[in-house]
Amino acid sequence: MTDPYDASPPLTAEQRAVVDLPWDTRLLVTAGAGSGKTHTVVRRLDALVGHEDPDEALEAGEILVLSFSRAAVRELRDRIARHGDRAERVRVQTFDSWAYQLLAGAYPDEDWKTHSFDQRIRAATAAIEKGAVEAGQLGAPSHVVIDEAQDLVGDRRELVEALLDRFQRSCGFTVVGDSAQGIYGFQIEDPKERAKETDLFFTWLRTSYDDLVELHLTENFRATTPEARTALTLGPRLQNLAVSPDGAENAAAALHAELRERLLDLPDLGTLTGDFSLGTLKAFPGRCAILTRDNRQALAVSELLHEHGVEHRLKRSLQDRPVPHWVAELLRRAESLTLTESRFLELLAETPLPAGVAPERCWRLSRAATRRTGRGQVDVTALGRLVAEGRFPDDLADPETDRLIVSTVHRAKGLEYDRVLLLSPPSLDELRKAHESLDAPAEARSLYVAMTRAREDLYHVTGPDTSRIRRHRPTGRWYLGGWKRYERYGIQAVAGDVHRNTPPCSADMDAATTQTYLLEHARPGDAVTLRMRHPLPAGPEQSPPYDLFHHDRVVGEVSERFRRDLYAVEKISLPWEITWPREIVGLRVDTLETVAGGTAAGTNAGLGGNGVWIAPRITGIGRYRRGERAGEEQG
Ligand SMILES: Nc1ncnc2c1ncn2[C@@H]1O[C@H](COP(=O)(O)OP(=O)(O)OP(=O)(O)O)[C@@H](O)[C@H]1O
Repeated sequence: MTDPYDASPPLTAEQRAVVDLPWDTRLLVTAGAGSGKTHTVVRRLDALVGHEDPDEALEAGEILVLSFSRAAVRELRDRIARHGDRAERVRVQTFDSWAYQLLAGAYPDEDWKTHSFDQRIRAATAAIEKGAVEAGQLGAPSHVVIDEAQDLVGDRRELVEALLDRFQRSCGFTVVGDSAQGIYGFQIEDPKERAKETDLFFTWLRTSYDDLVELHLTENFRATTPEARTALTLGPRLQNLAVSPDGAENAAAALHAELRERLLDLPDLGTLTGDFSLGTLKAFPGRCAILTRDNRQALAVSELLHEHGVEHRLKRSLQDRPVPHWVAELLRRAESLTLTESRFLELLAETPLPAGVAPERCWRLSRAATRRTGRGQVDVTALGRLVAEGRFPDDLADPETDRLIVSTVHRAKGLEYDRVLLLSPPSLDELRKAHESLDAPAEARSLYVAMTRAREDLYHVTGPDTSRIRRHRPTGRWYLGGWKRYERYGIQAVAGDVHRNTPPCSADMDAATTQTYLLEHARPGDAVTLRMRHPLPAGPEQSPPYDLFHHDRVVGEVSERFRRDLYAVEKISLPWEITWPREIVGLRVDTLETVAGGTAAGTNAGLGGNGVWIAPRITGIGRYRRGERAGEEQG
């Protein structure tokens, strides 16, 4: 008989002890970076579903895995596919999408789309307490799994506590985490409250469950070189920060200094745009990440790399959840209300797909997501409804296969790369000069997370000057400023900046031709330009409309939100007369996504009645051109 785990790393005795515990165990696994926590979770899921004793085995539907981001869900799904085929049908969801699904089932008359993420999490916590989980379609879970539990703070922590409390008699759990990697404390605004949140969930588990089993994983498997192991020995001290005898602040400052010193002792690649750095970035065949402390740096690095022709992807915010473009194309061409497997696969075979998208997997997961469909079919309308209601399954997101990514440390949590380049970190004293309130333990943990993402190479590199990239607090956007307070030279593009209510089209291309053009010609990373259509504002407190150009084709227009934000960023003061930029250049295609607008709009545009179509999502920081001559007012 062939071993199903032949291609999977063998479990160590410590990992096996975690995997083999019965389903009703309440288990906390703490471990350092790269110790195989996620790997062990995957194998545990497989063991829970595939237990030899049928009385001990759980149905896949009885297990609920909650995670932080789509990327993490996707990562877990990929690993399940590689190392644990029996767990294929286990539900793996982000906290947000699980909460949304729970609320949509319990209170179908409320429009949950209009509530913020945090409001939905709080509403879901209240719904759990009122019995919505057991009353829902999927019923009460028998086992809950949570990875990266160190980042469970505030509202999400309370949601999980409510869930475990509710089913304390009937539900086992596997909670996995590493206190040294807690970097999401900033979600709690009040610094005092934030300090209290450190390890609060772990403490809650330890005090709430007399029968809690606590296991540790001590070996590191990720780092294969001394460089990649640089930070590891400091993990235990970081884990104990909350209980440091000389106070967390002082201990964290010392740890940050030590981590920084060790990093700066490693090979220095010089400046990012030096020949050596660019050469290695272009030639390296493995997966590489450039990690930055904040978004400002990530935007600047991405812009520089584009200028130097280095292909890469700027990593999205963890809550960004674009629906893959193949969904719109599938629905547009379906020609019937249901699709059989062969028709589904035939249509996908005719659609250009990003690398790593496996059509059979899309079929399987689409069927699972549109559960009420008849045997062997996918209900096209139900799939469209999932997009319209913002409930498209997390695990159907496109895989992130890019060779080079630029990401903040926060967005790279839980991930690993063959090579990591870290922007040379400033000292805490230098950071204090630039930031009013600085959270030293969070800075130390963040540096530790960054330094432990590498499998082989870890370098530091001098980052670009970011002094002109400023935050516009009311809108949350980054913009390019100048020496004078009123100077504005560019603005950041974010998800939702391309109009979605009607399908993109123009005088030159109708909606159907634009869809085909996008599919055949627009690729992630392509440069796009926003060009003012006319100088009249589209409404009060809005900019004029801008069309989105890909080469010389119009492929969309900006959304009302973009126009409002551009107005807000440009309106320096009440009497200020705005000179609108004629063009905004240097933005990029992030991805092609499926968006939902009105069904009438889709039908009128000849795209069928599903109300979904493809639109480009744009990213990056765009530069204004105000004058007639190209290059004028580049700042
Ligand atoms: N027993 C093992 N033998 C060999 N390799 C292993 C073993 N367990 C895990 N690995 C490998 O080690 C790497 C790190 O594992 P994993 O990502 O699960 O760690 P983690 O503890 O979740 O990491 P982190 O907390 O730093 O994100 C992976 O490439 C995984 O395949």
